[in-house]
Amino acid sequence: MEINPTLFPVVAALLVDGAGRLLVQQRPPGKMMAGLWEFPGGKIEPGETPEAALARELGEELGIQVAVADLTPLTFASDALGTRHLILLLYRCDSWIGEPEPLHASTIRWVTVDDLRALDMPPADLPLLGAIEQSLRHRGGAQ
Ligand SMILES: Nc1nc2c([nH]c(=O)n2[C@H]2C[C@H](O)[C@@H](COP(=O)(O)OP(=O)(O)OP(=O)(O)O)O2)c(=O)[nH]1
Repeated sequence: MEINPTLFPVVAALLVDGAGRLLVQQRPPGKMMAGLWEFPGGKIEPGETPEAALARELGEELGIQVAVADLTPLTFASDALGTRHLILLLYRCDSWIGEPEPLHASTIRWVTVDDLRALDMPPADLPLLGAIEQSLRHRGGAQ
């Protein structure tokens, strides 16, 4: 099967803490979409499964250890991004080892869904908010 070269698959995590808050990180200066708030994650390397890529990115970006089995598919976004087309796969994760630190981001924040709506996020993330809200209602989380 031929792969569509314009597709840009990215994985990201909705980390939910014991109080039901969500982790967001701010993209650093000099990067595309600098200053916007996003979910931690990144590109899938050749040969990686999406889940392995996300566990790796969470280690690199936040210094936490996540088991692939603790990543549950939540929803996805599909949006034009420059000349490519972003497919953003969002996983929920309620369990990890370590204290998240902003190793790549300018800063990280724990927020509620309402806080999230007030933050500037990449355009692809905005349609994710409804499914995030629903997931928190069903499985626990701050509203
Ligand atoms: N991690 C993450 N990326 C997102 C979100 N929303 C969104 O549009 N993106 C985009 C921004 C980037 O183009 C891409 C993520 O890839 P990345 O963070 O590894 O890429 P990058 O260009 O920022 O960094 P680099 O690895 O090239 O240095 O997906 C989100 O919520 N989380």
